[in-house]
Amino acid sequence: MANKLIELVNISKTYGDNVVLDDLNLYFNENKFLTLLGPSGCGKTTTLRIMGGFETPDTGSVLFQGKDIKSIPPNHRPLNTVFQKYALFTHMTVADNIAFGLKIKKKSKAYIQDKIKYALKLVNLDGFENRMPDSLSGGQQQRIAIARAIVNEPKVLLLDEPLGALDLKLRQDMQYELIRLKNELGITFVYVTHDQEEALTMSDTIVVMNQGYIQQIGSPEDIYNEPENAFVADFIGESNILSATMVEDKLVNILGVNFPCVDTGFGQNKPVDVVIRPEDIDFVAPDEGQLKGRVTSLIFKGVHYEMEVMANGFEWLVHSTDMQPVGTEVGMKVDPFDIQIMNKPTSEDEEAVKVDE
Ligand SMILES: Nc1ncnc2c1ncn2[C@@H]1O[C@H](COP(=O)(O)OP(=O)(O)OP(=O)(O)O)[C@@H](O)[C@H]1O
Repeated sequence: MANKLIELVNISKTYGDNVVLDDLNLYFNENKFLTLLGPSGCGKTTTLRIMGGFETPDTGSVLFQGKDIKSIPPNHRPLNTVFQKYALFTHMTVADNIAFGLKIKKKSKAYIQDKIKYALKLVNLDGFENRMPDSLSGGQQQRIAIARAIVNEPKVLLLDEPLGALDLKLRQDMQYELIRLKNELGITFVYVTHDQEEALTMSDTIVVMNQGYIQQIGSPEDIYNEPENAFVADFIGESNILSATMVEDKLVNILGVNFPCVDTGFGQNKPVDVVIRPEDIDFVAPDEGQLKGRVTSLIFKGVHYEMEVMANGFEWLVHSTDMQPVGTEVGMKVDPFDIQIMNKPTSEDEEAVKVDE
């Protein structure tokens, strides 16, 4: 098994009465693209700042390759942080910005020149040495901020919503750029975002957080296809989330209709939550469906149509290329593999899994 690169053990952090992190435990291995994902205020940035050494936890420890790094200041940790606001020195050239940390470390001129060249090439900005930050676009400035972090050869790059200030198209370009960089450098990226699409696109592993708790850790596919609770299902992608009853293994009753499913081990006649993704509902003839309903809204989304269908007292969200006009009577079917069963949160969990509106 690979070594644990970073381990957060029993981390708690409170500001006044506000418990921001409550006994958080998390570890990850080398060469991962790990994303902390969650709604605003859930504690992502605090977690990142604790790793970077900019914040001290009230309890718990941060281990790097098994060693406690609590007493190591940020600039001596094997981690470098790139913040949302690029924080470039505006009175310095691009080259001087990148060289800043290396000069403090008293590296030789030749070494620094080499590193500047190497870093600018990596971020696709060869030849930008003598430009001033003000003359660069937002995306270029963010690349320089990344170049400045990279030249320190960190084992881990901590990125706090680094693309947050960029417009959509540029953000998408930079997402691919960051994945390429991570693969070329072979280092670990820890990335903070509240944007679920960004997390799904970029990550090897996603840590979904809410109100200071980790809700689920997994690959993008796991998190999307097998959310562990209603919060994760709702936060990641669009879903139909319903209360239901697990009749027995592989059979769940949703709104009075028995649906075959593949899950077992939830007991008999037990309340559960179910999630069905909108793209997993198929239209069939009205009398051939597991559900029969009427289309109440229709929006063209480019690749598919988004429709709402009222059936058994619930407004079902359906994504399909099979366009059904408003008012049409339709039948709907769901493959057993596409019904995801989740334990209902206990009353203790309830607060933690509540979605922030
Ligand atoms: N220095 C501080 N003093 C007081 N409260 C703070 C401080 N830093 C963070 N908080 C509070 O801690 C909570 C978590 O903040 P944090 O920045 O970690 O959340 P986040 O998930 O990164 O949110 P966002 O996406 O909005 O940045 C928030 O309620 C925030 O107001």
